[in-house]
Amino acid sequence: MREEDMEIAIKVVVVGNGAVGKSSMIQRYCKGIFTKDYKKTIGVDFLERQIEVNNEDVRLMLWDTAGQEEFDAITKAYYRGAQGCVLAFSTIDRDSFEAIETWKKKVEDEVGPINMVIVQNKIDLIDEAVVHSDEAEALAKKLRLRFYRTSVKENLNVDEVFRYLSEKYLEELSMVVEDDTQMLTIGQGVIQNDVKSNSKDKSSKNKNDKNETISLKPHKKRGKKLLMSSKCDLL
Ligand SMILES: Nc1nc2c(ncn2[C@@H]2O[C@H](COP(=O)(O)OP(=O)(O)OP(=O)(O)O)[C@@H](O)[C@H]2O)c(=O)[nH]1
Repeated sequence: MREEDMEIAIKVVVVGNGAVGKSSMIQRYCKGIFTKDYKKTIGVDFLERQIEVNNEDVRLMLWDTAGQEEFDAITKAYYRGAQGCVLAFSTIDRDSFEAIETWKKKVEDEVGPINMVIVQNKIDLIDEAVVHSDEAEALAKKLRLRFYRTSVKENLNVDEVFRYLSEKYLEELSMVVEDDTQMLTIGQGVIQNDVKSNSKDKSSKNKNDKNETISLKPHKKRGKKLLMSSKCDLL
């Protein structure tokens, strides 16, 4: 396989109460569009986008999960294999803010500790805010997570959220002992040598796809022997 065919794939799940803007965020990021209509997500949905981070091609697979509890049994199966998580709440929905810790736990119960970020969406509606900025910052501090305020509508800070999660993951990856012949697990993801990607298809949709194993291809530049991340296990 040629070096330019290599890529890193990262699975990110976006969770949070209903109507906080999860689907809108993923659509904005992957398709560059925003719609005012609210269409409740049933179960899970999936979009992807390729970006470049620190000269590495990264394929971000963004999993949109339903916010309603009735779908919990379905959605939690899709958390598996995630290396990143967006915990989203809405500026105008107090309950969604108070549910953040519960969402964190739901994801961690399935995948263990992974990189997470708290996102306060709909910041364009700040005049109607029901969550004080100090409260949100205090929660992020308590949970020791990076905190972003976004407006999917105004396209504010959305790219930054996903870039941050990608960079965090690459940081971990750079500490992995690399050996072209072996497989390594990172968090729940797997590095393997048979990644097949369609680089032309930058935004594909795959409803109900149980893509639980994430294929990662290390970049040659990282060298042969680097430090092992504490999250990595040799298979
Ligand atoms: N004003 C404003 N509205 C937004 C923003 N983001 C999303 N919305 C609107 O909020 C509503 C809900 O957005 P969705 O993206 O469907 O919410 P969701 O979190 O995916 O909802 P579930 O599928 O029920 O879990 C829609 O009407 C969006 O247009 C934002 O940044 N500002």
